[in-house]
Amino acid sequence: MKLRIFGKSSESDGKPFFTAQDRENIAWFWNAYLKKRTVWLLLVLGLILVQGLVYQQFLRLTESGLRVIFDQGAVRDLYKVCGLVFALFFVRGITSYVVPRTSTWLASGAVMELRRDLIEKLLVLDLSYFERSSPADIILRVVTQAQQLSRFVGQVTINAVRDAVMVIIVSGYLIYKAPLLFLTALIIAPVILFTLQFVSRRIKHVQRTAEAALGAYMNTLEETVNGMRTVKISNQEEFEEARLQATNEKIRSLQVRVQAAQAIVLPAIDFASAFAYAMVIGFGGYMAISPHHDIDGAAIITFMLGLVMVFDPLRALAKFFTQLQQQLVQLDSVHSIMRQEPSIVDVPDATDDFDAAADIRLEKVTFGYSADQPLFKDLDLTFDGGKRTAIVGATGSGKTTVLSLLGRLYDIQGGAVMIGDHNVRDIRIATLRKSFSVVAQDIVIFNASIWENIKYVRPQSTDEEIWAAAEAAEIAGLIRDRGNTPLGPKGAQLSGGQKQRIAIARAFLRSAPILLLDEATSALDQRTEERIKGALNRLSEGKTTIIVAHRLSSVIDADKIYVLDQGRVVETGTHAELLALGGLYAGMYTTQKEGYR
Ligand SMILES: Nc1ncnc2c1ncn2[C@@H]1O[C@H](COP(=O)(O)OP(=O)(O)OP(=O)(O)O)[C@@H](O)[C@H]1O
Repeated sequence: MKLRIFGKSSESDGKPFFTAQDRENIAWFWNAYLKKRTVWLLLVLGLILVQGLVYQQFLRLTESGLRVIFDQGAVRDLYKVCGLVFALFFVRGITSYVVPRTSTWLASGAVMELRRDLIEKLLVLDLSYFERSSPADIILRVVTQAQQLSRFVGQVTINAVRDAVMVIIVSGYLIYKAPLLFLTALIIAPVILFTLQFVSRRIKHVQRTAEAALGAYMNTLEETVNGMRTVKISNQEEFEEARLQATNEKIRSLQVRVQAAQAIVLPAIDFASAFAYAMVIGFGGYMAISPHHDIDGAAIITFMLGLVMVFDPLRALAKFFTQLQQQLVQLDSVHSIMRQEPSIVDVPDATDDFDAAADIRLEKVTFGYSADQPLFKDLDLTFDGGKRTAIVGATGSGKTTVLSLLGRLYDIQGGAVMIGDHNVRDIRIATLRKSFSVVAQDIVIFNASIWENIKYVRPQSTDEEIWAAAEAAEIAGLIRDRGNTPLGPKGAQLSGGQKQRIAIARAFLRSAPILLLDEATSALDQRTEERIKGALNRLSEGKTTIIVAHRLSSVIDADKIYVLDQGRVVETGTHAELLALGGLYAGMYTTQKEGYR
């Protein structure tokens, strides 16, 4: 869609300065982060008022000084005026130091809390949220936009309050001194209002698109950097460069458009104020000359000076207003994370008391990642407590999904997942998940040492326990070789099999009553697999173990094997029974065996 700044745009027309959503966002930010700092904010406001009064007093003293000069009064009075002006600006100097320091401290504190809340929120949101949102977009909100919010609240807004106070106080003084002249100067008010309204709608619209473009840019960059191996091997550097450059240019063009909209505000105000100055000089001069008005030259000069003191902050306020429109878009973006509600939460009377060693049953489970495409319909599965059950089947048949449902990574749409007598929905999520040790396909390795990576799943473990887990997973040798060297982002400096062994070591260390092995040994060479299988068998002893594997050699000794096909159980039995059945499993096994010959 082509964006227009100066032309009409259907999206931007007819919206007020502050939409209902803007008001809700501001109220949220105020209530959550600023209200508790009211006392400090009042202190800052008090200091700002002092600054405004300094200017008002400066005007008053200037007028007295000018009168001393014009009326050829006593020089002593002039010294007095000079002394007072100096004292006034000394006070202003002190407040000019204290105000920004205090306000930045307040705003950075508020935004630190905001970031903490954002992280807290992100950690409770459903997994499905992260499958919809790009990491770059989340980083943009939590890091960049939150930081800009801090600067905006701590510096830009405080300056705007100072400017507004100055405009009000000095205008009040000017009204008091010469109401008619002030009325003449007010002629510019409609021009300013019209200009502001004209640009604010456009700024919001373009800013929203600019934020989206920036998110897309970061996302593409993240994909390119993460996928550098694929980019290089497929010779796609030029394509990636073009893709990034296209978004880069779009961001630039949007920034120029925002600036273009902002840029018309200041000339409009300058033009209007020039008109006001001319009117005041003309009309004021006439009043000074005319015998019908008791206004003299000193009063006119002071009034003009006052007008300069009003117009300068007024310019700054108009600029602030355009920045505010940009910031409102970012505030909405940040608030939108806080508005997300997790659907997988503890029920009010969730229990910690359940038997994790009991049978696990899926009873008539209906589930789909999207409501209109159910993967499972009335699926029944039983994993006997303390026994080893395997799930096999073609890719995409739903094996990993079954494991995800046990720990409530997704909630089912019908039926029940039971552990013993307890529906998993009635168990406190943290307690439920503590009962699982998982070796999954998507192994998350942090940029820390192997040791730290293993310890992650049970930070309170002793060194002996970690060594024992590492020995069992055949990774202890690598720990000795690598020492404390970090493993690179996402464990980039490890082979697939080494990552898998870290995952297995974690399962040993955690040693929870339910063990989920999803392609746990698929990346290992056969000899290592054989050795680790022995250790895994010992680990799984007495635990409810569920094994998902394509390599059927890893499930031969399971107590029961389910064969899944497109979300349905098509065969059940032990390895021998399934072979005897001569169905899908037998076919898969024969094919694999032939493949090894
Ligand atoms: N997070 C998700 N969002 C949407 N669809 C998903 C998601 N995860 C899996 N799917 C889809 O659900 C189906 C089952 O996926 P699942 O990962 O459970 O299969 P699987 O049997 O474990 O496959 P594989 O053997 O390849 O690991 C697939 O069609 C897959 O595309």
